[in-house]
Amino acid sequence: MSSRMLSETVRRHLQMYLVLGSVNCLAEPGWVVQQALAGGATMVQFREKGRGALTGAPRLELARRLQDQCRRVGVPFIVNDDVELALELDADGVHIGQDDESAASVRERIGNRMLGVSAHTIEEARRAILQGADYLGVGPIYPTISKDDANAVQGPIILHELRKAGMDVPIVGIGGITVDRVEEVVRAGADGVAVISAVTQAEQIRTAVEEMKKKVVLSIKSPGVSQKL
Ligand SMILES: Cc1ncc(COP(=O)(O)OP(=O)(O)O)c(N)n1
Ligand SMILES: Cc1nc(C(=O)O)sc1CCOP(=O)(O)O
Ligand SMILES: [Mg+2]
Repeated sequence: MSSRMLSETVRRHLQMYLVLGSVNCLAEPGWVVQQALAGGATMVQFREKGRGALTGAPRLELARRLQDQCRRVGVPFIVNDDVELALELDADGVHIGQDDESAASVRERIGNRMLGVSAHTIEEARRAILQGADYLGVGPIYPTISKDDANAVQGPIILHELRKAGMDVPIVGIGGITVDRVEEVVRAGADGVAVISAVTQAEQIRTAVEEMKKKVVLSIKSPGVSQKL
């Protein structure tokens, strides 16, 4: 992507955001991504971390392969944490957290590529926006099995609080989100859902993505309390 994207475009990319690495997958990651794309995933994040994660050449090879799959269908490919890798791949963006390089520094390094920043409080959210975040990842909304060092569970109320504080930035909820929880997350103020296990561990990946995305779209059309304020 060559120019800074409009937030409405970013919002659409956040609707059904798949986050994954090889350690999360029951099946071969390329197959998981292929099925998720077929089901309508709107963005993919390469997050190759945790016990047993690939390193070096195999990690780079997997990233290239998944990126290529996304490119073929015009779905943005985001790299988690690793700005070097994102630049080497010419990825569409980078996602960083509060313990990673600062958002301001990453923004300088990645130019107009998409920048996602994790935020857990209104203060973190404000700072991230000032430093150039295109979207916020907010969580964990529910208990998660996919991140050992996750913060305390926040509940959907954090999304409502961010909106109530006047934040109109694109926001994706993350952490323990399943198909049954999508509506609650979007109605609380998220533009979409970011998921690992609900997709990577699903028996029918394509169907799982289709169902979650459908719920996001329906919930956006019938907004909850936050959007009416
Ligand atoms: C969309 C999205 N939101 C939040 C995160 C978490 O980022 P971070 O806090 O840096 O933790 P790690 O993922 O790096 O372990 C994310 N990756 N994606
Ligand atoms: C990568 C990540 N970040 C989180 C945060 O709270 O910032 S929770 C999380 C893991 C999300 O995986 P699952 O959908 O399996 O719960
Ligand atoms: Mg990180």
